[in-house]
This record gives sequence, C-alpha cells and structure tokens, in this order.
Amino acid sequence: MESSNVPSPLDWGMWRAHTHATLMFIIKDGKILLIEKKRGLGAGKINGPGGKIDPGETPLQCAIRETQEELLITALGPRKIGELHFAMSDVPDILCHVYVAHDFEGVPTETDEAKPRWFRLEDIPYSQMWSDDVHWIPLMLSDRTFLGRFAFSDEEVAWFDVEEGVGFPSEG
Ligand SMILES: CNc1ncnc2c1ncn2[C@@H]1O[C@H](COP(=O)(O)OP(=O)(O)OP(=O)(O)O)[C@@H](O)[C@H]1O
Repeated sequence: MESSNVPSPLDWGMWRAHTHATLMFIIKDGKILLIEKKRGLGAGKINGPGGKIDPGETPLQCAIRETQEELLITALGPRKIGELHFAMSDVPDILCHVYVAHDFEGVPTETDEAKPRWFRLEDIPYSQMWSDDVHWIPLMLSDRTFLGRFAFSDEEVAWFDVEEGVGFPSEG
C-alpha cells in the first residue's frame, strides 16, 4: 500500500460520491490505448475512454458504451481492476470504476470527444495525465486490483492512499 505520510483532510467513512463514472483501458501487444480528451472534465489531458454512468446502466455497460462512443470500438472481455474515489475541491466528487480489456472489435477512430493514441507500456505520458494516474496505473499494468482514494486541491493530489488486492464482484 502506497500513501501520503500526512493525515487525510477528510473522513473517508463519511465520503459519498456525487458522480459515478468509468474508465476503460485496452492493453494489447505491449501497448495501451489512451485518448486525448477533447471536451468535458479533463479536456486536453491524456486518459482512458470513459464517462458518467447513465441512469439504469451498470458500470460495466457504461465503460463499454463510453468506449464505443469515444473511439468507435467495442472492448472484448473487460474486467474490473480498480476503483478510484476522488474528493475534489472544485467539481463534484467522483467514484470511478476502472476496467481493463485485452482485445476489441473495430478500428480506434477520432470522434468529437476523443483522439485515440497508442503508447508503449514503458512510455505512458504521466506528465500529460491526471496527477493520480501515476499512483495506480502501474498496479493495473501488473494485473493487481486496487482501491485508490485521492483528495485533490484544484488539479493536484493533496493526499492519497492506494490499497492493493481488493476484490470486486465479477460483473462489477
Ligand atoms: C481527478 N482525477 C482523475 N483521474 C483520472 N480520471 C479521472 C479523474 N477525474 C475524472 N476522471 C475520469 O474522466 C472521465 C470524464 O469524467 P466525467 O465526469 O464523466 O466528465 P465528462 O464531461 O467527460 O462526462 P461524459 O462523457 O459527458 O459522461 C471519467 O471517465 C472520469 O472517471
């Protein structure tokens, strides 16, 4: 477990997410498929495809749908690998379900929302990504499950804690 060496600025036992969202990472042939996000929260950053869960939708359905909408591809056999709890200072707090898939159907295509970018696993552009990503993407690449809690101050991580080996229900 990796964490900040200072006390948390908030009581996580009382924390509730306002927004429920997902991220999907396709990892294939030693590369990871990321996007340049063109609009919405995190516009200009590199991230995985993803977005808010619609009413009546499961997190898994959302991760598949957002990947279809943003890149015009269908992830095959996605599995939940992690959960991220973001206490934000300037936007509503987010609970994000993270999925990994090792195959997909279709051709990754630029849309209004996103431009596809493949990166070698050793060349992930952390400096262009959300500042929490460097604390959990390496676990994801090692196929380890995780629960990450992050308190943000503006766009920077002010406090964090990442727990490994967390179990998730199989549909999750
Ligand atoms: C704070 N640190 C963060 N680190 C890594 N990823 C983060 C993140 N904060 C948000 N994300 C993800 O970015 C996507 C867009 O967020 P989201 O609120 O859905 O905005 P967006 O306007 O794009 O939504 P819609 O596409 O309209 O659903 C969504 O997958 C969400 O999990």
